[in-house]
Amino acid sequence: MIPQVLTIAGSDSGGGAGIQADLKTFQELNVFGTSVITAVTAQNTTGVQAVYPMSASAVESQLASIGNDFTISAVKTGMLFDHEIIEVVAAAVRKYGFRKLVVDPVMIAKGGASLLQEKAVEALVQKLIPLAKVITPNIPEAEVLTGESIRNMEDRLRAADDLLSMGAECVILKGGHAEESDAWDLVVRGTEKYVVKSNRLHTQNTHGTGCTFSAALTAELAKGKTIRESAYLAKCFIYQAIKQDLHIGNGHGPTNHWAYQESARHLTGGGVIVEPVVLSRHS
Ligand SMILES: Nc1ncnc2c1ncn2[C@@H]1O[C@H](COP(=O)(O)OP(=O)(O)O)[C@@H](O)[C@H]1O
Ligand SMILES: Cc1ncc(COP(=O)(O)OP(=O)(O)O)c(N)n1
Repeated sequence: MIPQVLTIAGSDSGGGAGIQADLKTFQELNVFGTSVITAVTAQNTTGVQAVYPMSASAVESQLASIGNDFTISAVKTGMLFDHEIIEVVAAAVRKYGFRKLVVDPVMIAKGGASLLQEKAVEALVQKLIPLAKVITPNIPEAEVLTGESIRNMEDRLRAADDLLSMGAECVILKGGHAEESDAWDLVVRGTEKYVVKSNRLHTQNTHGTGCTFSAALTAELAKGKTIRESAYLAKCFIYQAIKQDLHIGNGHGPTNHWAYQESARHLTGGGVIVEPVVLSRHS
């Protein structure tokens, strides 16, 4: 049976991030995508012009439609906007027995627009993160969640341990916002620690990288891959999506969701490697 997956996220009218990025990624990775919309954003490559959150009951009723019918193999969350939506989502994860939950703690869009109310961070930490198989913060999100600034590899390792203590099985601390010449993501699961890395690509067309990465991770987990395999494949997917950029719009353009199918699939990783954490190399 084809794996069925669910994204619980906001709509990006520009098609590069949110629900649209997730469904495109699911399609490319051969899983059947369903969606629960938490907010509608008026958004394009130059930024977010407006945010229209859904009511918690509208989210609850979409979750019931999915939970009562589909056999969901993995779920991801993106933009959740407020604490009421987070509470409804956490209750549904329990009620419908959604397994393999990937929490992408989306907070702020690249242009600076807030996609999560400040007072909802507590609900994310208390209610949703403890249910997660994997959480995928970027560096600024990890700083908000832990209350610590992150400047080097030691900070990242400490932040990942703090995040793990919130109850998720695994943390993937993404490195897109760092300044190293490589773009690498730190994966920590219990005592297992490694980095998944590629060279850093120089392009402004990186809108929706986090959504696309976490959707690819969710798709691979749904197919029964391990976290390590899924992190590697998701990184291969996003690497090609950034590398073969599309030049759409006038600002930060979307990534190319076709790219991986078109070429990288036939390469071994296309330049992505997994290696152990070595402080002197990654500090
Ligand atoms: N310029 C880049 N070159 C290569 N990979 C990148 C680049 N920017 C981001 N990535 C990768 O894209 C994924 C999303 O990372 P990040 O940009 O940190 O997330 P977010 O979109 O949530 O801010 C990660 O796997 C990261 O390593
Ligand atoms: C509706 C919606 N959800 C999430 C985001 C943020 O997506 P992300 O992948 O973190 O990409 P950037 O916004 O950083 O480009 C969004 N913008 N809209």
